[in-house]
Amino acid sequence: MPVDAADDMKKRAAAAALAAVAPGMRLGLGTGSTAAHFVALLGERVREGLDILCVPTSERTRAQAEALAIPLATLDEAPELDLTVDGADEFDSSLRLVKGGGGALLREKIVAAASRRFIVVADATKRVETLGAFPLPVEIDAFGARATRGHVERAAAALGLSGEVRLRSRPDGHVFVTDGGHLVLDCAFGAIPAPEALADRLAAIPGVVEHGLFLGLATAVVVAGPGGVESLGRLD
Ligand SMILES: O=C(CO)[C@H](O)[C@H](O)COP(=O)(O)O
Repeated sequence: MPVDAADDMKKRAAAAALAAVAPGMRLGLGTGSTAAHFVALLGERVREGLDILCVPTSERTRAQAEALAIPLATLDEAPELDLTVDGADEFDSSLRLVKGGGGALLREKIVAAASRRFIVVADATKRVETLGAFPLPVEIDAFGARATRGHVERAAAALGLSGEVRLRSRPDGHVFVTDGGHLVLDCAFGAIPAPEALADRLAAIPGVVEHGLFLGLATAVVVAGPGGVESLGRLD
């Protein structure tokens, strides 16, 4: 799909999710190009007088929201959120997600877990039968990164998964560092038939800070495709 067409669908999904926002809400703001469309549209509503308080999931989103004069708080100031709207790298029919392509998975998961509702906005290319076509991001501590990578590979192998586990780097060649000061392993395991089992094994590895499997968190996915916008799950 051409980039412009995909971006237009991201924008349409973001616009549809705006219907779930009500005055007085405390909102989590996701990270990535789809979430950025939502933040831009939200900024227009705030300029028109919408009263909300938002918690960003990354420094990138914080900067965008600040530039739009969207009222912001930290998660410590607003520890219980009504709704979070965020993008995803993949989703399946059970609303299970792979996230972290933008490297914000840790804060995204913390904010999603603090939200009563979590709506994912996505274009139709993100829909998969089985998670894993997108390399799974795993955020790790820099200390002992090689040892942790070995544990990740063995945890995957125990479930019959293999594939390249690559330390993420920036376009300039320097190692990618998350907002929390950690590193990211991109794990090209291919299809992950048992995401819950992999999530349990990854979470048990010392040195793994968080992984990009978001299971049981999304309450709805708003997906825009060539035929229009549809919702999976409950928007209310
Ligand atoms: O998880 C994320 C960032 O950590 C993003 O939501 C995910 O990468 C999707 O990004 P985009 O909307 O740009 O396709």
